[in-house]
Amino acid sequence: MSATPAVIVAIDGPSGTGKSSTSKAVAARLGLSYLDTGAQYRAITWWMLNNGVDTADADAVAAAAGKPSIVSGTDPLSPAISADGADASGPIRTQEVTAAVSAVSAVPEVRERITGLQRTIAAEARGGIVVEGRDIGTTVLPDADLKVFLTASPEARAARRNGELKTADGTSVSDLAATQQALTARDRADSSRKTSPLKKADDAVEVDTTELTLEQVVECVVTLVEKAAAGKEGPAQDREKAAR
Ligand SMILES: Nc1ncnc2c1ncn2[C@@H]1O[C@H](COP(=O)(O)OP(=O)(O)OP(=O)(O)O)[C@@H](O)[C@H]1O
Ligand SMILES: Nc1ccn([C@H]2C[C@H](O)[C@@H](COP(=O)(O)O)O2)c(=O)n1
Repeated sequence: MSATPAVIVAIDGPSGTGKSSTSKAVAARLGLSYLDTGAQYRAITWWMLNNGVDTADADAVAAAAGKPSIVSGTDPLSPAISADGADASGPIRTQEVTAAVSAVSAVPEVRERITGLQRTIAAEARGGIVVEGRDIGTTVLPDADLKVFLTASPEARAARRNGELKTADGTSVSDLAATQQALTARDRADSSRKTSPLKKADDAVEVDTTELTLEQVVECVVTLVEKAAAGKEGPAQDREKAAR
């Protein structure tokens, strides 16, 4: 049996602040499961685009919300996501999905469906889990053992995103101003929707990653998780430690 109590960690924040990279690395370091909730919203959006649902029509999206089966893997070393059995991990990162996902994820029927899946996955992760998204600390898992809210300046986030898009000769393919504009437009949509908007939970620890390397952010969050885990230790863990 593990000596570290199972912890539930919620990592939220706007796009490009490093939620996925940090969450995967922290989960892998500490032997926790990992859930990318943005990938779930992207997968249902991809399914709708492929199945003739007009993603700008909230009624059509609501009517289709219960139809696809969305299955997420929880291994931080090989994150997986499928929609109706089809591997969605590549196609969910296309521009077409990115442009439509904020509208789809604002529909209450979609949120209810995906939030249910997220809570089930977290409850089944017996060894603990890192769940990243926009509303994990506020709505999905309000009793999480640790809530972290990552931020970074729009300039830093756009530069990080641009760094991901390279041509074969290594030059950047998209213009920085356009990337920053797209990021801030998505933040605005995600923060202003009525149901479960992007928001820092009152009891979340805010980490500004603008001037930090990814390794520094991971180190910082690992320390926070270890403190939260130590705070959860009870008599059973004390007895186990004493016996060692
Ligand atoms: N502290 C950092 N310093 C520099 N680059 C970083 C840092 N954190 C993450 N990155 C890089 O920034 C890019 C975006 O990171 P990541 O995908 O983890 O962000 P995110 O918050 O999950 O974004 P989204 O919500 O859009 O999925 C990646 O290329 C990642 O390697
Ligand atoms: N908990 C979440 C996670 C994601 N979303 C929506 C809003 C995002 O723009 C979109 C894609 O997320 P990303 O992959 O960029 O992290 O999904 C949400 O509403 N709630």
